[in-house]
Amino acid sequence: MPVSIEKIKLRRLNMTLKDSFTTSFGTLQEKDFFILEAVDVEGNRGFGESVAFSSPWYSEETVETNYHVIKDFLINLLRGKQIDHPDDVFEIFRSIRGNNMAKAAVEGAIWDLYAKQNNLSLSEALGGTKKKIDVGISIGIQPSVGALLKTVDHYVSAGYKRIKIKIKPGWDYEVLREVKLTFPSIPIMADANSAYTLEDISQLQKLDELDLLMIEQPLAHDDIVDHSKLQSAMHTPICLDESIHSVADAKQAIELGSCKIINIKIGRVGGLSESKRIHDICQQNGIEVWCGGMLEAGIGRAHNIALTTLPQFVLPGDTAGSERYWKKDIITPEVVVKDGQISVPEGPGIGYAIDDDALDSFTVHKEEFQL
Ligand SMILES: O=C(O)CCC(=O)c1ccccc1C(=O)O
Ligand SMILES: [Mg+2]
Repeated sequence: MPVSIEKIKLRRLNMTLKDSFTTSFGTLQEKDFFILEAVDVEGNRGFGESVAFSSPWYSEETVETNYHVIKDFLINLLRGKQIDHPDDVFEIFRSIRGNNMAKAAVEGAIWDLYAKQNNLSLSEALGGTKKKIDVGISIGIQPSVGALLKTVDHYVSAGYKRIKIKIKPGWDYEVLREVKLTFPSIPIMADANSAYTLEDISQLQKLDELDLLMIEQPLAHDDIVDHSKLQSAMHTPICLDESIHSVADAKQAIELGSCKIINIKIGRVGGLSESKRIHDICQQNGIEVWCGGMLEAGIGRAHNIALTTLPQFVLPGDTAGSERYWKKDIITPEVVVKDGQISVPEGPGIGYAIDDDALDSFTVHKEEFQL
């Protein structure tokens, strides 16, 4: 049976992070983003979340470009199309270049609706098998090493399975060394968000002393070639984040030896279908994967959890519990981490109910599109 969609609802939300989050690019405190809802005549509701930020620092997409692309292109492309399976959506959107986060938000709502119409959990619909997933935490750049150690201590005590530290030139080797000395048994990794170039190679090679689990995206956001040079000059596994937008990018990175690990983010690669294909290519080539995060609210978080149940997600992801980000999340129950794991919900679709009062309270704009 085709996925029947009667209308698409779009909401713009504004939520405030409990703690600001600082990367090599700047500080985030507010999240302005879209929730897409695909509704059928029976009243099933499928939800997707767009992960673009307000400014184009992580990728070229923004909340405003999402709005334009979803409203003026993606929804129109769905009209009059038969969708036999959510995998068809990627093909339907193929005539639009890029704008992967906008595409993923709409596709995600259709995946959730499809799973609900077929009484499957989103994990089952994707072919996932795990009942529990391992999770780590990503810690932003802190005002001092003391503050960082205190934050790390908090999350190690809470049971998170690995700690990711954001780094930038001047906040790297010495800082990571302190963390390593203070917490010798917890796996530690670093994420540079493209803050280095090959000219920094000796500073990056010094990190090999620290036995890090990996270094994420040290070089340019659009680079695959220089990462290959760097990987051959250092032992620490390189993990690519920003550089991988598609199966084609993943294939090139694998062929060039640009990384040993890939962080899959649903939004960055244009949806769950492409995420699955990247997962499969990595599995065939012995590349380990884990699920990245974009400081999502509950709906995006639930999608990440479902994806992580696929077998090649062998490393803990960045999908932390709701309370790490929000005073109140938009799903119920909220995402809870216990002993560094999240129990995968078994109900239909994303498996979490929407807290409609919370959703309304964060909504700043609503629109509906009849299909
Ligand atoms: O906790 C999370 O959701 C992940 C945090 C994180 O590292 C991140 C947050 C925003 C944008 C990019 C990144 C990243 O992985 O590079
Ligand atoms: Mg990253």
